[in-house]
Amino acid sequence: MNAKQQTQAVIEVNNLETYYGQRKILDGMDFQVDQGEIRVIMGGSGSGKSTLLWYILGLYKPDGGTIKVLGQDINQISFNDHLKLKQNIGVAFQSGALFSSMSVGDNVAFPLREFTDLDENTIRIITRMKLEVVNLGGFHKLMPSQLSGGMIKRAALARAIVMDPRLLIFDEPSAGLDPVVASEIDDLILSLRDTTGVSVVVVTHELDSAFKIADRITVLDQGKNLLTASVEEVKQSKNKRIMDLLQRRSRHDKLDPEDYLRRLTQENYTLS
Ligand SMILES: Nc1ncnc2c1ncn2[C@@H]1O[C@H](COP(=O)(O)OP(=O)(O)OP(=O)(O)O)[C@@H](O)[C@H]1O
Repeated sequence: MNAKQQTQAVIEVNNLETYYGQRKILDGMDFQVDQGEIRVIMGGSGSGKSTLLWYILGLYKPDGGTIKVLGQDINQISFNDHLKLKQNIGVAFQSGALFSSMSVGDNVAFPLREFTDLDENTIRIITRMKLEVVNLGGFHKLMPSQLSGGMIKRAALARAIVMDPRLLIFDEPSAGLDPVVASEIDDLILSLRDTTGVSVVVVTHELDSAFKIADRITVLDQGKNLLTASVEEVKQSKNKRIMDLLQRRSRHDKLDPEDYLRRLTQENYTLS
């Protein structure tokens, strides 16, 4: 591999340490994502997944370590350079996906109106194109309250890509969706990466989703990067924490309604 072909890192987190108050949350975290890669972050509740994303987005200052995004140390660059950098990052978080008081079109157009000098006609064209990409063509006039859960997630995705970012960051993009709709979101993420070469970081608890879209999976445990590996390597891992993480979900999958009812009665649940 010559220098030109060498894979470029879009995120380089080294030895990151963060605290909430006195409590250490990320503890010597190393995390690197390559150009064009889809990286899934998994881990038990409270392992630090969302915290890692917030620090990568520069919402807090680290207590130790460095964070480079698209080649720039986000804690060393000027406010204006950071603002420019953020325009290359599309974000969709589980909560507050859309502004409820704005139409779908205005939601998607928001970053263009906020960060560019484009005229309204161009903004309208780009917005409609991005809504087409997520299969919401013609829905621009609706309000978020008129959309299904899956449509809201897709509209949030359209907003995340409206500035043609180099990096996409999603926190639980398919949480709360039924499996078919969740799988459509996965397909969208894959096709976005394949058509634009964008790098994607996804936090998810959904194993099916993780296994379908990830080039590599990073498993966090107690604020540390426990393992970064391919889907197959993660599936075959003999690490107890990772096996627990994978098995917890499969137990839910195999929940048998009759067994569940039996257990409820054994545990003396009463109906009020
Ligand atoms: N703003 C905050 N102030 C204090 N503690 C916080 C704050 N946000 C998160 N924490 C704590 O930091 C730890 C890591 O939280 P984080 O949300 O990053 O975990 P997570 O892996 O994303 O969990 P989950 O899967 O449940 O979303 C948790 O113990 C959480 O209680």
